[in-house]
Amino acid sequence: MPFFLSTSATATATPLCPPPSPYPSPHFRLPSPPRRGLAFLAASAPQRDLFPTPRQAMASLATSTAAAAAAEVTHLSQRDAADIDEQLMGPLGFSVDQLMELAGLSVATAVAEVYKLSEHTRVLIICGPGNNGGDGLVAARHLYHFGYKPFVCYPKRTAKPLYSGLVTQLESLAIPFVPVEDLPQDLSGQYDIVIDAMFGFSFHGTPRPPFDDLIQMLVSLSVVGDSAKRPPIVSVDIPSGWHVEEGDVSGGGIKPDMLVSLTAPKLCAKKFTGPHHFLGGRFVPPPISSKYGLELPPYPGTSMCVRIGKVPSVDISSLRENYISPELLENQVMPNPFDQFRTWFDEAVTAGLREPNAMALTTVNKAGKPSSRMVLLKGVDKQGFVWYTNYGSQKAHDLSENSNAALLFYWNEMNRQL
Ligand SMILES: NC(=O)C1=CN([C@@H]2O[C@H](COP(=O)(O)OP(=O)(O)OC[C@H]3O[C@@H](n4cnc5c(N)ncnc54)[C@H](OP(=O)(O)O)[C@@H]3O)[C@@H](O)[C@H]2O)[C@@H](O)CC1
Ligand SMILES: [K+]
Repeated sequence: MPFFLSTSATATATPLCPPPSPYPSPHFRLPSPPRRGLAFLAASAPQRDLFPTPRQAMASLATSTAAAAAAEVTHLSQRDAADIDEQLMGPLGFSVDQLMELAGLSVATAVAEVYKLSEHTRVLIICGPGNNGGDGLVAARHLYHFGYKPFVCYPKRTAKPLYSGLVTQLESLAIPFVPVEDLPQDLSGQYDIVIDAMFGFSFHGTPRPPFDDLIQMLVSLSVVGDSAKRPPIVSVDIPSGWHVEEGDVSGGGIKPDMLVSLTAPKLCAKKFTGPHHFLGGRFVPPPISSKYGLELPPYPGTSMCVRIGKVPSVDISSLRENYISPELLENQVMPNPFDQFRTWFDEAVTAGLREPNAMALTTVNKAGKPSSRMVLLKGVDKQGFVWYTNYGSQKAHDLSENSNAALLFYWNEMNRQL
């Protein structure tokens, strides 16, 4: 049955058409809306529920998470990682530029997924001389376009057109290149994230200058007790200085908070104990997967990265968002809340928000027990707001017993609710 929201403080719901059901045609009335609020509802004609039940949704989420965690993920030896690299860029027809672009984009998207821009703006990317460093240069560019403020430390530049091109691209964005000697000994005060793109799967031996000191800088950063007071460290493919297969052999190496494995995790990733392990490099073709028997988690939707393993439990009290929208003053809103709704709704649609017509509907049964559920708005006009439910649903029962109800639209990306 479609339900209306009425503009009038004493609105009585009118069915859109006579209800073809044994249930009575409900009339609903809501209390007067607050000046800038929109509050009202009413009802008629049967329809299916548009959202899965919370139980169904939870079950499906739990299944996919458990499946990803349960599946054995392949870890590559150094030899296999190099072989795969050669095959991709040989018989399989890829160029290094292409793979590096996708790898760096994966790193940037994984970083953005975990470390929100509102909390972490300044990103230091430390780049090494090889392709791992190239991934860092690409990630810096994408992070810039995502709104972050990258700084690049690139002490051993490689004189190849691929790398000089990446440097030129960053310079055209006015991204600062910071000489090693200008880095503060304690990086905490100046950066909100540090990306370690020094060495990847071709690392061998012990780090040579200046990377030995840079790695020590990250080691001292990672031993600061309170992780909330220091920038997180994100390692690209391998925590630099770790043995590619054995991991942090001495125990005195970098302890990254996040590892973004590329193509497939290397053996050392089994020793990674940080909270965020992601896989990136969404370009592995079936000939590689089957030849190396790769078991990798599927990438969700169009994402360039996927989390490996469990999602860490979060301290709910620490979750916060810095709202940066300008304040909303009484004289900036329209006198008619429905006009205001229409303006904001159109803006939400234009901004490309996902399901801007999703709204929380709260009904109350005759015993006074409230119940909320997400439903989809199907229309709005001078008479009110319309959505559908069926006559047997809990919402219909509640509304037939108690005409009080409330609607809430929440457009997070626009910092608006109504
Ligand atoms: N499909 C894929 O596989 C893809 C891979 N991609 C990325 O490529 C990465 C592998 O890149 P890579 O082979 O260029 O090696 P990498 O680890 O960056 O370093 C080599 C440089 O480090 C140097 N170096 C070594 N040891 C050192 C030491 N102890 N101390 C000092 N320097 C040392 C070494 O110098 P050398 O010892 O040879 O003189 C050389 O200059 C991989 O991990 C991933 O991030 C993506 O871009 C795309 C898809
Ligand atoms: K690295």
